Amino acid sequence: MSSKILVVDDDISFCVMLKTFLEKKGFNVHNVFSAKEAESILENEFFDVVLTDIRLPDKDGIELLQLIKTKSFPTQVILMTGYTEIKTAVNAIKMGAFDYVGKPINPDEILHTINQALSKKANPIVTQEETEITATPSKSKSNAQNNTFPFVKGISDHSGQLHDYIELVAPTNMSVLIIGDSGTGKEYIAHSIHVQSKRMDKPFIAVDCGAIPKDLASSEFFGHLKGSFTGAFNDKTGHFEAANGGTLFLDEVGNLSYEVQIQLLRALQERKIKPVGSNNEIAVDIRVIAATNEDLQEAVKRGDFREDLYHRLNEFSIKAPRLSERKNDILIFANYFLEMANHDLEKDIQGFSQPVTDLFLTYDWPGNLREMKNIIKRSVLLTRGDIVQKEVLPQEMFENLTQNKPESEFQLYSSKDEEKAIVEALEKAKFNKTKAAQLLGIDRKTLYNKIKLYNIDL
Ligand SMILES: Nc1ncnc2c1ncn2[C@@H]1O[C@H](COP(=O)(O)OP(=O)(O)OP(=O)(O)O)[C@@H](O)[C@H]1O
Repeated sequence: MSSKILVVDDDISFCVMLKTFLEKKGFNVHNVFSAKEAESILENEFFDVVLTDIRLPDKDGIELLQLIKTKSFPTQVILMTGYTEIKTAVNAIKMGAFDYVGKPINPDEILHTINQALSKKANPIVTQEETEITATPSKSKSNAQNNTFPFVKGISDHSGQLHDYIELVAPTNMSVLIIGDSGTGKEYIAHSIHVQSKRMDKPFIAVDCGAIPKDLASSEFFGHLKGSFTGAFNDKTGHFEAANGGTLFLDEVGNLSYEVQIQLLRALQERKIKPVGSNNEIAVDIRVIAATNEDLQEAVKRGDFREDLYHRLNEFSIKAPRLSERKNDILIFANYFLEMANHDLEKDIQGFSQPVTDLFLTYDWPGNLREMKNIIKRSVLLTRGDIVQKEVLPQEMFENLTQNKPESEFQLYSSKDEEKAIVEALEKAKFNKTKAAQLLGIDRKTLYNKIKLYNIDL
């Protein structure tokens, strides 16, 4: 029999999308839009997993979690949360939630978390001592999984400049345009700016402009009133209002239609929005960060992107470097993604063989950090021993080697440089290994192994 999932979220279109996706994967899904509805259905029906937003119109998801746990239902609870609610979500894990996933929701990620939840029996409320042990790995796993944090900084010159720019612009209210190829970490950069800004306690709302159908764009950005068009069954809060006080991240901004560009520009200039079907204007205070992987200046020249909007979005621009330009960061990221994959897949792979390391440094990484993350996860899954070997890497990697190896960083890179990076990080962290590991983007255990491997004197 298929497992039963209850989705609790007041965003109806999101619920419908998730239901369709999960039903295709063979689950039996029921949607409700408030905590009250959830409570009443839970009185009469059993669900294997409850997937609830932390913020609900009547109560919050935490109260729903408490109800489920105090009634000792063997139901697993997964929370859906915005970046600013991570602390609450971690506390929720201490109260017995299985895990949390960050918004915007990635369907594959949620599917993976649901499958993990189903494979484990639900816990009753855990005690404080147990919490210390169980909550920590879950937290870091979720952070890694959700692409929230930690943010790996890297040690290459490109990274140094990138982080100087982030630190410089973060405390201001300037709009930022992040330009970079797909998978270079543009959303990560945007989020990093947000958490270093005065708006950090307010929402960070990420919108994939390429995924918004033209007809629904006004309602998605500005919200709508119930009954304002066919299918508007309830009032909907738009992204501008949801991000009020915080940051609105417009990913793939070049994909917006010309009409929507006009509406956006108006909203940004006037700092007011009007939901579809409403006569009332709502004042909004948002900072905009936009990202693009196409040349927007070219799009302006072609007449596809409005010049006035371009200038409004581009008060400050940041270039997200390609992974192949950050040779000195490659192994730092590789180790970080290895840890993530170990957590995720409950494995304990120790590292990469020398040929794999060499290949990582010569490969062009056309899909950048995202490609590396996926390749490493797949390799960890396929690895039977302690070390990732060349045989588990995808064939394309051997066909797409960098043609012209840059002379600078890459040729210097060897295990000697890794040793140097470790020593530098240790010195910078005044030999505090936890801090040094954080600087390097690896965990303490990996750092200990490497200190042993290179025989570093402490
Ligand atoms: N600094 C970082 N530290 C750790 N992981 C990172 C970092 N930057 C990016 N990643 C990882 O790389 C993946 C791709 O990053 P992200 O989604 O931010 O890229 P993007 O440039 O916005 O991609 P797209 O152009 O496809 O929208 C993320 O899932 C994340 O796991």
